[in-house]
Amino acid sequence: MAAQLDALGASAYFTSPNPTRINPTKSVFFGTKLPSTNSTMPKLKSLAISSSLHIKNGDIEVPRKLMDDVEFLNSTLPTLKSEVFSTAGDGQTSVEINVLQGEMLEPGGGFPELFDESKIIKNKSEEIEPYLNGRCIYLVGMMGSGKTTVGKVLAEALGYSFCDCDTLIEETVGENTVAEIFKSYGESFFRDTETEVLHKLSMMHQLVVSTGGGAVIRPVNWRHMRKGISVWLDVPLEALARRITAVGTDSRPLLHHESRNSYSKTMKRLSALFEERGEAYTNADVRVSLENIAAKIGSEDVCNLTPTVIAIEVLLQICKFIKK
Ligand SMILES: Nc1ncnc2c1ncn2[C@@H]1O[C@H](COP(=O)(O)OP(=O)(O)O)[C@@H](O)[C@H]1O
Ligand SMILES: O=C(O)C1=C[C@@H](OP(=O)(O)O)[C@@H](O)[C@H](O)C1
Repeated sequence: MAAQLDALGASAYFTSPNPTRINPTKSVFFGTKLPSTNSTMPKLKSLAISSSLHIKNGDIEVPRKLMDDVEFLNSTLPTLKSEVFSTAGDGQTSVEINVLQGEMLEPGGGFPELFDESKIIKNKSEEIEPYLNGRCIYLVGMMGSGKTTVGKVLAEALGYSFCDCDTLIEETVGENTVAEIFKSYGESFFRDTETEVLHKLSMMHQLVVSTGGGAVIRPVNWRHMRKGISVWLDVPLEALARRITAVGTDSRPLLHHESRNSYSKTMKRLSALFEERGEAYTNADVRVSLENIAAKIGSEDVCNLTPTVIAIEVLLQICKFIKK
């Protein structure tokens, strides 16, 4: 099903490659300037333009937030139909107007239909990779925030190696699991080994590193992570508790409990930990908020966000950080 879309613009000013795919749930406008009076304007909810376009605000305010949406929307915008109308026939100076008709979202969000995730992540990685100069990317965030899952996707896209700190700690200590290390040697021994591992990693290049949720609490760890770019995966606690309840708490000693009502216990424990650590996460160079991604692409639940969509946002935010 398709929806009529308010989208027009002067094609002469389109940048290459032209945007050819439009999201019908958002009105999209392409062009060099926003006309101050236009019947489509009251319906205009979102803007997809390319960065090289010159925007004259006229009567229309273009909030910064909207501008931030641009890169994402511009990447892949499904369009059912595109037609160009020209005023040349009327003997006027030629102005071409593009009217685009978008495709409807699949029920439940339909990211794969709307965004060609694999293409976007490939393009974005290729664009960013030269600017990284081999710097490692450190993913920080609470337990269950997706550091490992998203980290693997990111590493693959960038042609980097993926490293999991917990695994390296297990290898260093010679114990099978983090839970066993906590049990046999205690948390402070675990933290010392974590720092040792981060120190070693800080001398390496082209790695995406999934750190443990508590790595942010020691300032010395930040000194190591500053050698690369740190990214905080900011996930609502409810989503973390749901994910962790689904897989169980056996591998996460700080959350482990033998309770049947594991969601509420996990939620309580996560809230207490976040209370202690929330501020430390803000030390990261870049914050990737799942709530912001969901709002950006019109998804109601952060649980619908695929690891690739999150990895794309990581790349976008790193790009902004590098350009600063
Ligand atoms: N975007 C996602 N969508 C659905 N499930 C996810 C997503 N990211 C992570 N998960 C799941 O949540 C759990 C915790 O993820 P993980 O990557 O191990 O987190 P972390 O390394 O931060 O502790 C895993 O079971 C994983 O499959
Ligand atoms: O938050 C924490 O203090 C911890 C998080 C765990 O890693 P994940 O964040 O990968 O679960 C692991 O390092 C250890 O259980 C301690």
